[in-house]
Amino acid sequence: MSSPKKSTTVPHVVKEEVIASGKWVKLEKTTYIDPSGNTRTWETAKRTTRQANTTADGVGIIAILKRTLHKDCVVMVKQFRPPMGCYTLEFPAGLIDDNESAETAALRELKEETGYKGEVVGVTPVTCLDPGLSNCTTQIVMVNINGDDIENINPTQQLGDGEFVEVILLPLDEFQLKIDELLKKEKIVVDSKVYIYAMGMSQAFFKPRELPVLKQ
Ligand SMILES: Nc1nc(=O)[nH]c2c1ncn2[C@H]1C[C@H](O)[C@@H](COP(=O)(O)OP(=O)(O)O)O1
Repeated sequence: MSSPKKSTTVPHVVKEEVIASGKWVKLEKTTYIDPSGNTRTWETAKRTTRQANTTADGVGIIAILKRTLHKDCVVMVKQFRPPMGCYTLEFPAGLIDDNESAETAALRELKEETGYKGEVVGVTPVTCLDPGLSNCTTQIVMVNINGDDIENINPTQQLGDGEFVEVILLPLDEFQLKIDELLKKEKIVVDSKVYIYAMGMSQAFFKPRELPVLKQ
């Protein structure tokens, strides 16, 4: 097996030219120097809405609804997504406003899309979403919801014009199974962040006695 060519150059972008621009999205030609020192180009999609004073384009919210005598549930949203041409199953999410922190944006978007009032318990660093296509970034915010709180008994969404969001509660301890059942029943595409979280949860709930070596 041949060893990979040693890189001698720090790759970097040298030029960004706008090819086409709309209200929300633009297409750019990115000229960059690759690790071998060669000049190359890339087609890059960017949001036009990115603010100078925000950390990421948007937030995704992993919101856990905790209620007495109920299983903990993940608060999910189902909506028709025009770029996909179908319904999707996603975490609640939205763009961060100018001068807004990820935490504040998460609680605002959660309230708007689901009606629930939550409390932030964690936040990720800035993460990329589809780096081969776009510079879009998100921060995932972990939120707990006290479902026994009077404000969360009958949550009321605050949806804007053109927003149609269905809230779906899925039990955390059977998250992957419930998603799989939903996908079998309906023509719906699940967000990759959601499914990866579900697989992680399945591993976390994995019972040691299910190890083949321990089965009788
Ligand atoms: N790419 C987009 N095209 C549009 O025509 N409109 C768009 C795009 N991205 C966002 N929006 C609009 C739709 C909403 O009115 C606002 C805010 O969206 P937000 O709720 O923050 O984010 P999502 O839930 O991820 O749509 O922007």
